[in-house]
Amino acid sequence: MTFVLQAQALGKKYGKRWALSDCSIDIPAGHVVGLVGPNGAGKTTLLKLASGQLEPTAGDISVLGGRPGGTPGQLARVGFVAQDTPLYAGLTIAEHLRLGARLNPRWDADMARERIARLGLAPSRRAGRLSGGERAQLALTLGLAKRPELLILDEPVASLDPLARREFMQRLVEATVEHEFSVVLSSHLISDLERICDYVIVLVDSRVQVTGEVDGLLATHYRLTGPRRTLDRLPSDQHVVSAGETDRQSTVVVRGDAAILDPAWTVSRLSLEDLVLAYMDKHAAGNRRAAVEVQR
Ligand SMILES: Nc1ncnc2c1ncn2[C@@H]1O[C@H](COP(=O)(O)OP(=O)(O)OP(=O)(O)O)[C@@H](O)[C@H]1O
Repeated sequence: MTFVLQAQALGKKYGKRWALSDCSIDIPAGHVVGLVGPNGAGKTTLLKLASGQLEPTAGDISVLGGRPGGTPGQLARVGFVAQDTPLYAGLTIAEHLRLGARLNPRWDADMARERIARLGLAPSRRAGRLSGGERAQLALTLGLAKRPELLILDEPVASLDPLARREFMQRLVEATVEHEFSVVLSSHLISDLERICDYVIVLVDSRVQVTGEVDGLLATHYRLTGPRRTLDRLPSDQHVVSAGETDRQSTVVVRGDAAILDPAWTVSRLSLEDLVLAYMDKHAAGNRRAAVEVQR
């Protein structure tokens, strides 16, 4: 199997603080991977390690089988679009495309030109005068025209309105289908990721909480609701992800392969958003500890 990203006990420290700890992941090629987590979770740090802009403090990372940014050849295989869509405000779109052609050995000039035309952007317009959505599309075009095997996008839609976000995501998916490359993109907007990602990494407090193919994760996570204090009746092969209680009712998100046969529980499926929130919710983490106590 070809992996686009492999990390083993990867960690990054800024000063005394770990921004990313003990991160071990194996991401197969051919996926659109959503990297999701709250502010400060370590998403940008992981993406910068993957693009060779940062060196690990601990552990190992390899991208497309090589050291990130290790050689010019390796750099050419990975596209990176940073969080703040870095463009040169004084340069026109056409000048950005010329610069891209000069800097990237696999540059696809036709694709870049066609994409800009399809977006209805005049090549003579300066980047500094474009709207947030147009800037994001130009930055995406530069990333795509590099013809990378892996495209890394750090919060590419953060500044866009819902329509522009949808259009951006649609065009990204179209490009992955047309040119067959892998994508890792971070976002806070789970509903956007839900539409296009088939693989997810949930990062909270500098640690990977869960990772895997979306279909597989949704097939093994359930929400259970039942009368209060029934947590001790969960089968031991169910891992409690989060648990909450009201006066009358307990709600638990569990991970497990075995069917829940206990009629005290009503079992329902989760959306990706439910699943991610269950792992992200700090209160849930507190409750999880409490729930584990109850089970002992
Ligand atoms: N250059 C730096 N120097 C010191 N601390 C940093 C630096 N960059 C990031 N950090 C810290 O590392 C942690 C992880 O930051 P990172 O930017 O990776 O998180 P993030 O998940 O991308 O956050 P956001 O969603 O807000 O962009 C945060 O606590 C942040 O303050």
